[in-house]
Formats: sequence, structure tokens, C-alpha cells
Amino acid sequence: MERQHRVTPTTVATLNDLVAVADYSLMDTLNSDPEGKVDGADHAPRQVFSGHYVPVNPTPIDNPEYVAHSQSLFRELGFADSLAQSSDFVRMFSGDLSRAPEPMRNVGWACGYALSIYGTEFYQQCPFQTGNGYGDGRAISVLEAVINGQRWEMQLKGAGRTPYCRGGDGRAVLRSSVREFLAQEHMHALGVPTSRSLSLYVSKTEQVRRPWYSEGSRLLDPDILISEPVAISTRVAPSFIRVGQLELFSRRARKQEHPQAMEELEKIVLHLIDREYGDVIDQSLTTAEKVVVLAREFRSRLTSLVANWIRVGYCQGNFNSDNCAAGGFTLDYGPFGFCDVFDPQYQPWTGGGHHFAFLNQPVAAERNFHSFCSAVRPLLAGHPDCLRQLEEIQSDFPKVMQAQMEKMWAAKLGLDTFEPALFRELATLMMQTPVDYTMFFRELSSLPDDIEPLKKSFYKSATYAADPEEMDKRWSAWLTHWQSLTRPGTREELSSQMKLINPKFSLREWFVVPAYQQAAAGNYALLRELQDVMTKPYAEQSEDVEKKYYRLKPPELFEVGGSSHYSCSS
Ligand SMILES: Nc1ncnc2c1ncn2[C@@H]1O[C@H](COP(=O)(O)OP(=O)(O)OP(=O)(O)O)[C@@H](O)[C@H]1O
Ligand SMILES: [Mg+2]
Repeated sequence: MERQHRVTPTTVATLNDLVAVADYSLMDTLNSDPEGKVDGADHAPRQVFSGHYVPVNPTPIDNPEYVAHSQSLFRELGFADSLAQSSDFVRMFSGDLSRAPEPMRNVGWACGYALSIYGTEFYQQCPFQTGNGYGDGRAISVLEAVINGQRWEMQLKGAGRTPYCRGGDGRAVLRSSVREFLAQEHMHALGVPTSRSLSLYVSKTEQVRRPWYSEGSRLLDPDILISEPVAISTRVAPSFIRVGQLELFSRRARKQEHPQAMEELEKIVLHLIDREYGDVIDQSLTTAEKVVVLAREFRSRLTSLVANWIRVGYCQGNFNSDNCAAGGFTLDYGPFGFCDVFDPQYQPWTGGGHHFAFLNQPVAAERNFHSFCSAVRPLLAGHPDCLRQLEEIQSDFPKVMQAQMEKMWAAKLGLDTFEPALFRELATLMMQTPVDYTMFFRELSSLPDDIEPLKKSFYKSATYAADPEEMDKRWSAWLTHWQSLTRPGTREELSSQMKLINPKFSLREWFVVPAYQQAAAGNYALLRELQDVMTKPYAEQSEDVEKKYYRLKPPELFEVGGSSHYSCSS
């Protein structure tokens, strides 16, 4: 596949500057659904039997209003901030491509994908029970652009129905859009690979109904239907290929569903390599050889990603294969959460159970990696040596994952090597006390002489309250043990290294709730404040910020439906 390296002007000041670098090579290299409507007016749920994408045009939201854009992404892309509120940019990124300037096309694309939950193939989520009606139900990509040598795909979320909408309305509400918008940029600032947020627009007049929690509800499931404003957010990434997408084509190849099935599988895998692994996979290798390198590289990215999630207290919530980006970055901020209390079983999504809980994410990742290996395996038929290598890459996943986890825990503790006994005692203490995960590690990063500063992070459970003296004694013993193991060198150096690993601020749900509630009433002040604070998560920031955002979760906010847990998020 030819890579085009067109360079944008240093500043993209107008929509014309952007569309001038729009690139549609994807629509030519990949297969279009032969039954797709050329004009993109393809919004009713139906089965899509072949092809990598369906041409489909977004459905604009009524009366769009600017909510936010990511200043840091705009800067990276060379976009002028003023662009985000200019009328033609607003029109396009709120879903109206009808007047997009040339060479912009007024048709985007949506992709089908398959679903495996914790490594098991599922079809029942597809309305036709065949898997042919499952995919981007409300996400539509509108262009790719190569900007300063980096390729970005721009995808609208909440842009209306596609053939994969499964009877849904194709919309995203402001609440879920604000959550995803803030989280993507926070994650990036935390140094964790992720899709990025470009822009967010809300409709001043269009609302949809969603199940939600009544004020103060402590029920697990939503108990009311509420009307919420619809929004369109645009996210960008080198591609949006998911493990589930590779699985869709692999399942078709396995079942010989149509004559081009194997060729379509190969094409999507080569496309993934081009978009996400172009710099690490030699173009001159055969497909089978490329697949082996791809598997090894994806394993490395995925294990590192999950270790990073745990480092920053993030639980993805619904880590199915269709929410697992094949490029190895975080995708789909649905029922996610950043933990307050350290709890290995932390899981804000009531439907996620133990499988996708905080410290089970390495195992969930392994399941997704197995789905990935099964999906690419047909491309290695007739290449016993490559097959053997893939087997080995797959079976070594737990070893590599474990190594990444140990490296991460050692770094969080400012140690050169992982100390199992020290860590075991810490995990026990963190659970029994329990501690606020973010605050504990941040306080530790200041290298306290005694446990007093650490107590700022203690929630003090019944276990702690039953015998605080004994607990404090154990904490002091642990601290002394830890101090004896920390790296030689100056204290300042160690402290500042640890403060780059252990963030001061994390995007806890109880910060986000009032921000999206205010936003729904047209007040974006809190949202902007969170944007600002959470894109500098390692910085000390002001006293005022510290008072508001560096504190224990108030007791009355625990177990609140829609904040501590949610059954749906869209
Ligand atoms: N309101 C909706 N209308 C149509 N399809 C929807 C809607 N909400 C979710 N879907 C589709 O249901 C599937 C599962 O939903 P899920 O919550 O994982 O995805 P999502 O948050 O929409 O998308 P993504 O994974 O693209 O971030 C997805 O394929 C999604 O496109
Ligand atoms: Mg999803």
C-alpha cells in the first residue's frame, strides 16, 4: 500500500486547509460493501455480507453548539483554535457533510466487526444472529489526513444510524460524549496510548431518551427514562481497527462464506499493518512473516497498555474484542472508570462482573489476544514455521504481561526491581485500610519519613477502625521496609521520578458528573476546568485545584447509581 505523505500547512486556519489534505485512499484499498448505497443514505439496519466498510453519510444534529475542542490536539495538528468555532468546521463536525468543500466527500464510512466476550465468540448481539449486522452503529469516519507525517482517521461518534445500528438511534448523549471527550485527553496526558478527542458539539434542540438513575438512586440498574441532549464528538486515531474487526473477516474465511473472504481478511490485516505498524514491519516481508511480527508487536503494545491502565487506576469496564483496538491503544470510553479506593475487583459497569475488573484486566487482555491470534491464524496456513512462532507468541502472553506488571509496580514504588514480599504486604494493607489509590502513591512519591502523610489517603474501613494502632504499626513497618529498598541517589531525583509515574489528579466520575450536568444546562465552566486540570495530571497545580481535586471521595458519594456504577453508558 502506498503511503502518501502530503504535508499540511503549518497552520490549518480554515476548513479548506484541512480538506486540502483529506485522503480517501482507504476507500480504494479496502473493499466497499457491494450493496452499499453510493450516496451514503444507508441508515436502516440490515445485513452486510461482505466488504470492509459501508459508505454512509452522517445525520447532522439540529442546531449544533460548540462545547469543546482539545487545544493540545489542535496544537499537535497545527489547527488554529478559532477553527473549532468557525461555522463551516462546526457544520462538518456536527455531522453535516452536504456543504463540505472539495475535495471533501460527503459520504463517510462505517465498519462491521465481530464480538468476542472474554475470548468466546458471540453472535446474539447481532439482530440477525449472523454477525452481519454488528459494527459501527453510531460511529462514522469522515476522512483521513496525513498531517506532519502522521496519519489520522477522524471519526464522528453519535452521527446517526448506520446499517449496523441494530435498531438504535445512532445518537450519543451529551453525558457520555463529555465523559469520552475528557477521558481521551486525560489518558493522553497520563502517557497512556489512546484515541484522541478533536471536538464536541451539542444540539440545542434535539434530545433522545435513555434509561438512567433517579437522583440519589442506589439501585444497580437505571430506574427512570430521561431526555438528554444529543451530541457529536469527533475522535481521531491512526485507525479504528478493532480485534473484533479482524475476527469478522476471519470468521467469514473460516466458514467460507463467500469467495473473497480470505482475501478480505488479508487486506484488513495488511491495512492494519500499514496504519498502525508501518514503522516496525518491513514492507518487503511476505504476509505470513508480517503477521508474525504484527502479533509480537501487538502483544508488546497490549501488555504495556494494560499495565499502564493499572498504573493510573483505570478500568476499561467492557474489554471485549470489539472494544480492543488492534493498534494497542485505549478505545471506547463507555462504562469505564478511574478508581478511588484501591480494590482489585473495582468495576464500575454493573454488567462487567469479575471478568473486566481492575486487576483482572491482564487476563481479559490475554483473552482478547487469543481472539486476535485465532483471527490472523488462517493467513499462516501452509507456513508451519510462522504458525509455530505465532503459537509461541500466544502462549508466552502471560509471561510478558507479568513482566510488564512487575516493571510497572516497581516503577510506581520507585524501585529498580519488583519486590514480591514488599508488594504483597502493600496490596494487603491497601485493601484492608483501604487507601485512595491515586493519593496513596502520590503521597509516597514525596518520600515521607513516617506514615502521617500517607494517612491523607486512608478511607479507614471497619478493619482499620477496629485496631488503628496495630494497622499503623504494620504501615510503619512496611514503610521502613520500602525505605530500605529504594534506589540510592538524591531524594529529589527519586521523588521527581516517582511523581512522573504516579499522577496527582485522575478523572474520577464524581468530578465528571457535575460537569456534564452543568453542560446539559448550557454551562461549560466546570467542563473547561476539568479539561485544564486533567490534561496536567502530574503537575502540582494551584492550592485551589488541590483542594477540589486532590481529596478523598466523600462517603455520601459511594454506591450512587450513575456515578459509582452504571449499567449502560451511551
Ligand atoms: N445509540 C446507538 N445507536 C446505534 N448503535 C449503537 C448505539 N449505541 C451503541 N451502539 C452500537 O452498539 C455496539 C456496542 O456498543 P458500545 O457501547 O460498545 O459502543 P460505542 O460506545 O457506541 O462505540 P465505540 O466502541 O465505537 O466507542 C457498537 O457497535 C455501537 O456502535
Ligand atoms: Mg464499543
